[in-house]
Amino acid sequence: MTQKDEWLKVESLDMEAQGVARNSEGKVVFIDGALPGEEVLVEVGRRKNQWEQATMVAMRRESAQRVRPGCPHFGLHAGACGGCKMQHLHASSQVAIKQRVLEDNLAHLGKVKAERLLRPIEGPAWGYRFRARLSVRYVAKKGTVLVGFHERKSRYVADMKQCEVLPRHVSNMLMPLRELIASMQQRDRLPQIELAIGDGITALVLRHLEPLSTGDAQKLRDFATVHQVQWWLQPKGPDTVHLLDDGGPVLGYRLPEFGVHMPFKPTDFTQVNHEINTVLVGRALRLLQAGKGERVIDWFCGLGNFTLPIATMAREVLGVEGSETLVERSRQNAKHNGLSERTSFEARNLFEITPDDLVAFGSADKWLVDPPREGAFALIKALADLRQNPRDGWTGPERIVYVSCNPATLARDAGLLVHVAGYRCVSAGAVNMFPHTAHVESMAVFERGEVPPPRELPQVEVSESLSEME
Ligand SMILES: C[S@@+](CC[C@H](N)C(=O)[O-])C[C@H]1O[C@@H](n2cnc3c(N)ncnc32)[C@H](O)[C@@H]1O
Ligand code: SF4
Repeated sequence: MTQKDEWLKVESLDMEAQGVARNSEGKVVFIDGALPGEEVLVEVGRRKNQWEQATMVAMRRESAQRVRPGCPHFGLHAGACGGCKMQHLHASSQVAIKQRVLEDNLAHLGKVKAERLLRPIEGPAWGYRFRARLSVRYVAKKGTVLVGFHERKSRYVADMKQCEVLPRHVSNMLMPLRELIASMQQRDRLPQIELAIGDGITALVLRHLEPLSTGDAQKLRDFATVHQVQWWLQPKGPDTVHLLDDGGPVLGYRLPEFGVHMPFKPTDFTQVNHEINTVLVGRALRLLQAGKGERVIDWFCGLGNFTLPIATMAREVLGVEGSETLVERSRQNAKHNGLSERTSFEARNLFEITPDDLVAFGSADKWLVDPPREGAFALIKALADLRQNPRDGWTGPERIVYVSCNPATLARDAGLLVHVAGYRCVSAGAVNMFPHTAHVESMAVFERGEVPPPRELPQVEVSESLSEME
């Protein structure tokens, strides 16, 4: 390890919440735990041609935005929990930074500037995580069990006794869960507990590598009675998830603004932060402006989180999604809410969609697009192609609301929409779905405009851009 001491002024924060500074040679230095505006003495660890990785050893000027972390497991030290990266920064500054990351990505990767910035969507900074995947490890040497997130930059499970981003009742359950697993016969064959909270129900999915003994199953039941949880078991892949005991209340969440109730299975994709999701769906629908006579397509529709609210306003909505299981769930959910007549759903791999496929799906007045981290490149490329080479009877949507969990892929797709497909980026804004993490959720609105002269698709290597940021 090479070492070098130098006082540096931190200029910005990167996606991993590391302070970014330049040293006396003009090289970029990433500094763990340092905040913009701070002056810190660093010790250089990794040294590359373009950048250096350093740790902070002293500080002579502290940022006014620095706050005391709310969780004792947060930190830079070995063994600290890796679940949060920004607890040392005031929550409102975290949002401002995420908004800036969105704007920078749009500008640099997409060469796009939104005409208007949307006010960021914010919610409670603590107790917001309604879904979580907790690793379970039986530490034979110590005879103890750990249940929690991974340690920072490590595959070890953090010794978490509480967790401030989980709802209080789940945080309080962490130690009892450790005791429960430690008491079970199969304790070294239980690698994971997945948490999914619905309205009034806390579901826990126990992954077990061997069949559970009668005694172990009874221990789960006793725990459920005391802690008011619903146990699900997962013996193999996600399709094998089932209730420990049939009956009991149905896991689901409500979107009261639209009078919609969404039952789900604990391993289905659902948004992590229910409060933000409620606001997000409301805002997306207001921005979409779906009219009574309109047809809408909801791409990457999941279990119908946007599709069903849209169906309460539009003439017709088509939801398209890659997972057959989720397509089936969204059909059931449409039926459950009396919206079957206005909705239809189709399973399709949208990473392979072509212009012909798009024509076959038919024209729609509006699109909602909510892809995974990889973005919606094939879909937007097919749209751009059809805008450049029009087909009789098919028109692109007049308005697109794009909800994104990765600003780099949003920016790449926005570049295509604006510079090739002839859309205007009328607004964009960050959504703080995951406070204290570096995760940037956002939304952007596009309106159909003039098709620009034919041109090559811009070559944006998002994988590289992603790795730069990660
Ligand atoms: C960010 S989630 C959005 C789900 C839904 N809109 C919601 O709000 O709950 C992205 C969705 O894309 C789906 N997906 C992932 N890869 C896909 C693909 N290649 N083709 C189609 N859908 C895919 C996932 O199953 C997931 O439901
Ligand atoms: S994920 Fe939970 S335990 Fe880990 S640092 Fe964040 S609040 Fe603390």
